[in-house]
Amino acid sequence: MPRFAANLSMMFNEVPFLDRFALARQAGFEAVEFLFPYEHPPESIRERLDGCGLRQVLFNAPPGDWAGGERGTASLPDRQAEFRAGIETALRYAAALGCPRLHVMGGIPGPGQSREAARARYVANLAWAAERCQQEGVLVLIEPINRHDMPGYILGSSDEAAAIVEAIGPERIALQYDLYHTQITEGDLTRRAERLLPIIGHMQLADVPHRHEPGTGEIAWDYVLGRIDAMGYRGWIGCEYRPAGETVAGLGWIERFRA
Ligand SMILES: O=C(O)C(=O)[C@@H](O)CO
Ligand SMILES: [Mg+2]
Repeated sequence: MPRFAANLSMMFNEVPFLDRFALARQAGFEAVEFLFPYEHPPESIRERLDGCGLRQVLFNAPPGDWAGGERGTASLPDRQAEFRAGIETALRYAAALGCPRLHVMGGIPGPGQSREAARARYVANLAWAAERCQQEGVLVLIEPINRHDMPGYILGSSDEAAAIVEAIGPERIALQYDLYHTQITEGDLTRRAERLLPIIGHMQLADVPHRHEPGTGEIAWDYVLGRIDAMGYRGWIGCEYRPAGETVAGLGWIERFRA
């Protein structure tokens, strides 16, 4: 059955970030992911992972000015030096945390910017990052994000993502298949997953439309997770949802899917 990782940016928000690791372990998770670790020294995070016997399976590269609305810098003009420095910072964290995957966000080009030029920059920056990360044993991931949550985000569909993976090389860059975004944007969740399986490096889930836990929305999870298992996906599925209530109280859904 699928292997689930707790997303500590969204789950266990009842306690401060560094205290979420222990709660995730107590709730039965063996692995965690989160968006950005950069407010904490890597050693402090490593200590929490080791202290509870958890694995770190994913985090994000620095996204630019997140509070100011930026969602990555890879497609933005005049940001290459910052982008590359961010990848180096992320690699230091990846080494310290023993994390083999890095989600690199592409950004939201401004209204006056050419989409073609932004896309060319995005692909060139990703190619550099993928090669640099491969040298350190880290796989770069890209994720199409739905237009309601992130209007104007550079990567909107799984076919666009597949073309980029193909162009850069599936040995160094892969698709982060987030069932929540995919359901909103494209649907056809299981056939699409089966077709894209060779280039999927990580999955994430949340129900639609409210991004809460499975069972709170429109996705038929028994069918979808059963098919994902049957088609041979053996990677992690990050629980990237905002619990509808208290995190542990909302974890009942997971029991029937745990191996
Ligand atoms: O929002 C998501 O979905 C993610 O996976 C994040 O890494 C980016 O916002
Ligand atoms: Mg996601």
